[in-house]
Amino acid sequence: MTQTLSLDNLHVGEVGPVSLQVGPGEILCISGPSGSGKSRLLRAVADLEPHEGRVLLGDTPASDLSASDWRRRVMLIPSESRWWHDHVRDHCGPEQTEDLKALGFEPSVLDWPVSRLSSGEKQRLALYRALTLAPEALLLDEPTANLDGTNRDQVERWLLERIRESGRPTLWVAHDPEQIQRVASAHYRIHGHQLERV
Ligand SMILES: Nc1ncnc2c1ncn2[C@@H]1O[C@H](COP(=O)(O)OP(=O)(O)OP(=O)(O)O)[C@@H](O)[C@H]1O
Repeated sequence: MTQTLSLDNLHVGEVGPVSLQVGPGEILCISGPSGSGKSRLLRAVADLEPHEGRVLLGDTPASDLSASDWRRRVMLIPSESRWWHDHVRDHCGPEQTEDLKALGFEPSVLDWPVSRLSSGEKQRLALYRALTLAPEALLLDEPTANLDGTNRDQVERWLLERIRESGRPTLWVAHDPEQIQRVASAHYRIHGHQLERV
């Protein structure tokens, strides 16, 4: 199911009002100085941060669902992922061998203990994990921040393909202007307390 993600008069901390829509398969990039409120904004969309205003997926406001149902549909992938089970497989939905390969892993990675993962491996597997859980919208907080150039390109291409083919509306926090140019359907920047279209 492909739906529009809408932010309606959202206020988070000192940032707002933010009203915008992300259509199916669109990637809306958010940039801004360190500490300007990008991560808090994503967390508010995931209903993990106190805020005013509304967030809707299609016609359904977040307030109509339990927090866990909303977060399963509108999934935040933070820049530093949390891992609460011992093994990678226990975190993931049904195995997607092609996706693992596209991200540079053999299927055996699913049997690895989380404790052996590097920060870049964690970041790539957090994206894999999220997509195996079939969310309807994605909130990506600097999804390639811990990756070298080759891995960044690989992950970026994979994300673009998956987002386009699945039609998931996506908010993507990014710093790199070249990456924004490559992936964004629209680009907004936090300037002072406002989110401005670039
Ligand atoms: N729960 C909170 N209550 C009050 N202030 C907070 C809270 N959480 C974060 N902040 C502050 O809000 C500001 C924005 O934080 P946020 O993590 O959203 O920044 P950011 O734009 O994502 O920065 P970076 O690019 O460095 O990751 C920071 O000054 C931070 O200290």
